[in-house]
Amino acid sequence: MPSINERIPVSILTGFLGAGKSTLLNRILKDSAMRDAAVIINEFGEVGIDHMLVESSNDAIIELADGCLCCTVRGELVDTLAALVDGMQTGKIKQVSRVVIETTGLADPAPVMQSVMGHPVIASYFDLEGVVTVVDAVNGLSTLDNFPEAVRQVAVADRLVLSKASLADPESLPELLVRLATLNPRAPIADGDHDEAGTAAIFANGLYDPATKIPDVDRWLRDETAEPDHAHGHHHEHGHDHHHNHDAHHHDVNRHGEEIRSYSIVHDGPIDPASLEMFVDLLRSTHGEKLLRMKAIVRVTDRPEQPLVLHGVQAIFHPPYRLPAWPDPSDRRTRLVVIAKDLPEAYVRELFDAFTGKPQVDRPDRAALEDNPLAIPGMRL
Ligand SMILES: Nc1nc2c(ncn2[C@@H]2O[C@H](COP(=O)(O)OP(=O)(O)OP(=O)(O)O)[C@@H](O)[C@H]2O)c(=O)[nH]1
Repeated sequence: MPSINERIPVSILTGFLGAGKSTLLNRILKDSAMRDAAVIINEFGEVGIDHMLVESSNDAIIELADGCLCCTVRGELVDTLAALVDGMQTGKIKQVSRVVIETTGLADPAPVMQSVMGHPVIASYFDLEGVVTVVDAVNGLSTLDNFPEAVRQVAVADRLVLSKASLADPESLPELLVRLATLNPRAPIADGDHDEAGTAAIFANGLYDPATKIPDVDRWLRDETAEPDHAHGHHHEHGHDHHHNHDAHHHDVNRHGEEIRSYSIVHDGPIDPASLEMFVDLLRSTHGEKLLRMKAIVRVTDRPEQPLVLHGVQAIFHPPYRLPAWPDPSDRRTRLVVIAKDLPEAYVRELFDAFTGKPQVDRPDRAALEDNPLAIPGMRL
């Protein structure tokens, strides 16, 4: 029977919503040193989009959707790692050289790390080698001010990668760098625009050592050991039922504050690009500050076979791009995932329906919305 030759290094790739984790991972996966790596992607949102956007010839991409790795699907992570060991031992899976776990942008990395370091069986096969945290140079400072998850992600890192530096105001950069150095004096900061950031070497950080981090980090990790399941266990029932599993969603929300919600919209027919643009513009102009993340893969009327990919990260909307083809040709529906703070799902849904022409009784029509986007019942500012 084949056996596992040596302990497998595990790296955690984290960073706040939209910081650029998947973009960096896509670059790294092109490095031949990543050929035998297994990648575990976790996504916050009922409909998974990320796995469609990770371009890889690597078969070992495992998606843990519908729930956040640091809470609901944490048990699934342990199960996945255990299944990987089992597969290698029985010869069903070829020897994996390393594992990369991409967390959701809202993940608190401590419980994810604890799953690897604190589990007696998992820890005997895997070594936590490093935490790489992507920091968005444009939104970084305000994100650190507003989201404790982002602070923890930076504080636990072995290495920080600064993304989007070319988009950022150069005058704000020194302040961000000082902030990062205060939160994590030992982590080297790589410039994401440089080629070296996009290679497997970014994960070569030596064994994870909480002693090199600020004292809080050690405490966070110990907190996680003391109470491994938090108050909201039940991980195992949350499978891959993307559309109806609202229970998982509630657990996430508990951990991340009542006001942060993730919802998704799935739409069948092709969408007129001008309507799409208006929908996005209205959403952004009326509630941009509440929108933490929007990701969409859209079937548009012009070139419906080349889906349009949209990425909004807080107030910034990155230039949309086309994929050469649908990642899964059997499912060419538009999918939109929104993660927002204090923005009711009904508002976004109705705005979307108004622009995509889904007839609704007693709903504001598109013309009325263009005149007054706040005309949706229940949404007054
Ligand atoms: N200009 C520029 N854009 C970037 C860079 N990194 C990421 N982006 C863009 O930022 C958007 C979000 O990037 P993703 O890689 O999807 O971010 P993510 O952290 O994986 O997002 P979540 O999984 O939602 O948390 C995309 O439109 C990217 O093209 C960068 O270094 N420079």
